[in-house]
Amino acid sequence: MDFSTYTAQSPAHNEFRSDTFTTPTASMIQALANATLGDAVYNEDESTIALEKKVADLAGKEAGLYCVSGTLSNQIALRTNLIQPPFSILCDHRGHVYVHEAGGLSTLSQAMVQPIVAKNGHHLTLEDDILPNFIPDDGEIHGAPTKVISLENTLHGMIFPLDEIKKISNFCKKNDVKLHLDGARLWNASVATGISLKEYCSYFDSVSLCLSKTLGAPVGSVLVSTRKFVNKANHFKKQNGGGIRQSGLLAVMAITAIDENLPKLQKTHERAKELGELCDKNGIYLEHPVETNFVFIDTKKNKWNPESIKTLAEKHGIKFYGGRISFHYQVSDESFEAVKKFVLETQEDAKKNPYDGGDQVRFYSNIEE
Ligand SMILES: Cc1ncc(COP(=O)(O)O)c(C=O)c1O
Ligand SMILES: C[C@@H](O)[C@H](N)C(=O)O
Repeated sequence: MDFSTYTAQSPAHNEFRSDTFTTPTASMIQALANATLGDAVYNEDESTIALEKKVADLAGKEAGLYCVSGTLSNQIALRTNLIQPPFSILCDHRGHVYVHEAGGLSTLSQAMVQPIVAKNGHHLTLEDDILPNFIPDDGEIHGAPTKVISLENTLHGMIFPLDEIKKISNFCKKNDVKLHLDGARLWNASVATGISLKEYCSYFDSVSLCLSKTLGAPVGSVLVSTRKFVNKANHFKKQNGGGIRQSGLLAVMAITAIDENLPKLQKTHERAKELGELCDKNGIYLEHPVETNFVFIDTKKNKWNPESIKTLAEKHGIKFYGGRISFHYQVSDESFEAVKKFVLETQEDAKKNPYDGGDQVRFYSNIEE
């Protein structure tokens, strides 16, 4: 077999839109030769079972459930945590479960959502954000009691402090509230802090861990929790068309991704930090501190012109939209140098012809209407 597609430079070498663009490697393709071919809907695929166990063990949980996406994993987790409506889900207003999962909280869970603006601009705190908005299940029939709190770590690349997670977890346990973590990039938080996945996950009832982003697997996430929870979540997975037949092929690539790419995350953080420092040095405003693999440029405050962004990104041969610069392990050295030039030149352009236009560049601006 000609592996040149997979041994040549990744198509994602100049990709800064997201770490979701990472592509399979030759080793992932070679792993296919050893994939089992059982029907995973009947829980008969050994490779899938091995992946679910691997991730559950890393997370210190009883069981794992392989899902085709983080969206599915999050949404069935939140639904499984909810029992008797009326109920609310409290989350950060920037949370993926609220902003980017197509309203699933309202359709699958039929939950009222409490999207909270974190007063500190970084992460939700029990005192400042949760307690003032918490709706107790006390028989008062005007409200929809808060029955799940959904956190995200990392959120926009920012790390959720462990001390605050502990406080929120203790509050949830005392008040019959479930705690879910969208841990799409918990891998990055763990690498950056040295806190194990097991420690992080121990404070949550359910955790969704993505394999298809920062780790570079082509597809999927694993939802981890108790065996009873995972069995019920699997019911919702099937209900929503998430049953996968021969998922062993995907599972072996995901196992390879974990083994080979987890050690590469630190370098993505170092590059993001270097770019963040370059921005600081050149008076380029950032929306958030750089704590892992994302640099959020405040395009509005810097008055970056969307047309200049497009032109200069093309000039430097990089792919970028919105204000987020996403680092992943397949970014080439050349593209790293190019993105630094792109940022400096776009800033210079903004000084000459500042843009005071409307909203920031759309996140998915390249979708054909
Ligand atoms: C924080 C976060 N959670 C969940 C998801 C959903 O993952 P997927 O795109 O696989 O549905 C994403 C998407 O990349 C994400 O960034
Ligand atoms: C946009 C969002 O769905 C995707 N998870 C990303 O971070 O690129």
